[in-house]
Amino acid sequence: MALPSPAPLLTAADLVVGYAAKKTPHPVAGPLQLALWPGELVCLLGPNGAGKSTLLRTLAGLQPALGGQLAVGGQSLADLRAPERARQLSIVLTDRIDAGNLTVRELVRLGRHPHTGWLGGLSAHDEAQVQAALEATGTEAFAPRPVGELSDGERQKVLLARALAQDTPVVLLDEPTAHLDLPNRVALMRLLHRLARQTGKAILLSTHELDLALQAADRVWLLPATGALRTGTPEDLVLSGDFAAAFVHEGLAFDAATGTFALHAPTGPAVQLVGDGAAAFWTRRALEREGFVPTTGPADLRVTVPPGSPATWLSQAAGQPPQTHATVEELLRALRQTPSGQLAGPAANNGLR
Ligand SMILES: Nc1ncnc2c1ncn2[C@@H]1O[C@H](COP(=O)(O)OP(=O)(O)OP(=O)(O)O)[C@@H](O)[C@H]1O
Repeated sequence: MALPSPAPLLTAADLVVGYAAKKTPHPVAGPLQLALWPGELVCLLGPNGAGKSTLLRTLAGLQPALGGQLAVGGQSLADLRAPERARQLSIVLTDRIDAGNLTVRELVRLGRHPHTGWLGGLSAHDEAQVQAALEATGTEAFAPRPVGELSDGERQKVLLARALAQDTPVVLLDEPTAHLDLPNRVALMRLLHRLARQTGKAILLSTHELDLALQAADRVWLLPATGALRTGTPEDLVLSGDFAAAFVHEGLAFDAATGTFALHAPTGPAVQLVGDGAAAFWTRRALEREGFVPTTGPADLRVTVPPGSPATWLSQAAGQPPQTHATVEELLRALRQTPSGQLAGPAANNGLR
């Protein structure tokens, strides 16, 4: 017998988000058909100004929709009173907060208030939720410190802890990785993915970390500057070309084969690159930066990265004996001195945009 499919935690039908000035609506995005399902991490991606923050604020009921219907937990968002809404969804925005003299633990405790009421004391269960949120976000170490003394990245993690302590089925996060260093960004995405899986929450976050989002998201909501929002697994959106189309920018091309945006335009002489593994990968990057076009087919220049550690490199220009190099730096120096290499150099490097 097939298991009953779960109901979505949040749905939007024909949702139009935007602003109204002097009663004239200025739509930013829509009409949107959206659903957030239990247990999924969804990344909202799109270029600057596409409307990601506007959409998140609208989903949280912080600004009115210009049109359409929005439901959370099966109930129209417009019909929910503030405390009930705060039990259904939490949101962390990018705005700076004024936490007065509150300590980190006190701020995270505020996340429990939708469950207790403003005058209600925290039960042992509430305190356990606060503690779990502090531990999950790695903020327990500075729990006694005033929030005002924290770095931007520390404060960002504390606000996430408050949202987690709120323990809502839907969690909305606007650029939660913005102030974090790379290891913390990776750790945060991993934490959110695990949380979604383990707790059945639906977590929707906006981010400009395209690479991380493509790795971590169960689904992507792709909001282009113009045109319709697309949803799907990251892989489907990359393979369909929708991802590249959403971020098309003055000739900057998304390479679906490597999942990266090309920093260097391929303009210089070809180099046959033989080898695989990490050394070959980083050799390719160095060759591209230098203005060469690495290929697998034959070319006047050949670079071989034999297997083994530490890495060594062999280079050979047509009609010349091979040379051995101990570092990428030595390899590049030798390549620059070949007739083809003279063509690469700074001129071809103008491809760097
Ligand atoms: N309070 C406001 N009143 C009117 N227009 C606004 C307001 N806030 C934002 N906008 C406009 O709405 C559009 C979408 O802005 P929004 O901040 O939602 O984009 P975003 O995708 O989150 O951008 P970014 O990636 O740069 O953060 C932009 O054109 C912006 O100028």
